[in-house]
Amino acid sequence: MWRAASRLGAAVGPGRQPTRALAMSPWPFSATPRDYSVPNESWSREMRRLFDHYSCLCDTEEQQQSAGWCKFPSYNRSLKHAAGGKYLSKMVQAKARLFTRNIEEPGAGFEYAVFLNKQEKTSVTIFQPGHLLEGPPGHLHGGAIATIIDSSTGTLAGALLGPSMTANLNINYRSPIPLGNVVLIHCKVDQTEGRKTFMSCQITSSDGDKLHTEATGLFLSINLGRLFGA
Ligand SMILES: CCCCCCCC(=O)SCCNC(=O)CCNC(=O)[C@H](O)C(C)(C)COP(=O)(O)OP(=O)(O)OC[C@H]1O[C@@H](n2cnc3c(N)ncnc32)[C@H](O)[C@@H]1OP(=O)(O)O
Repeated sequence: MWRAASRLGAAVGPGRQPTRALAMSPWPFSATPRDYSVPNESWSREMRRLFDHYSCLCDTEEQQQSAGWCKFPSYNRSLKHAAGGKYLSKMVQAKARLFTRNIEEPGAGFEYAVFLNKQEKTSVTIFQPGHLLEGPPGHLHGGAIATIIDSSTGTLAGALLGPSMTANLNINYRSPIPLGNVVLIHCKVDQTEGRKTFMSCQITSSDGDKLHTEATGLFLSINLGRLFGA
């Protein structure tokens, strides 16, 4: 299934923006800030091709109905953009930023965009790892791989469940990921039991031919107030 999804369709032009980005955030904050998951000058041709491909699947209402894809926006901090509400007064650490969006230089860190298919309970992240994420020479750090897996599965969990946290993550590193190489992170929900959602995930090369990483994760839906000591 992963492979088929990555090979669908054709590119339609550089930097195409999906017209049907997900409108509703699972978090109780208004969000009109900069969306980091759009093409910038650091994106390779392959990254743009994949972005265009998945954006096309999000394009129209009809396609949404039949295919169910939408792009999930990505900000550098959810709380920063809170419009109000009971948690606003508890905002602390104003300088805090989302781990994956805190490197200013385009292309140096995590360049990625998450596309969700709510009907199928799946997601695909297109990911171009930058030079500041090095582990083994020329290759992606295992912790950075865990981070993008956690972010991808966490985004899918959040979109489906609302506020939730990673309780468990198991990762098998199968083959190293060269820095700069675009990879696909395919996530799916395997099972839901009450507050628990079990996910699995694979990282493959952009053509789907090479398996880099496999992971499973458990997410628990939470009462957001608990994070703030409520
Ligand atoms: C937009 C960007 C998206 C980024 C997403 C990133 C997501 C993250 O990284 S979150 C940060 C990392 N995660 C954390 O820090 C979580 C720390 N842990 C916790 O806060 C808590 O342990 C938490 C919330 C996971 C669970 O606590 P709590 O809600 O009290 O649940 P608890 O009552 O202990 O357990 C509920 C059920 O889950 C099971 N469970 C809990 N933890 C685990 C675990 N690690 N493994 C297996 N089962 C577990 C329990 O056994 C229990 O099962 P059952 O109901 O069958 O008896």
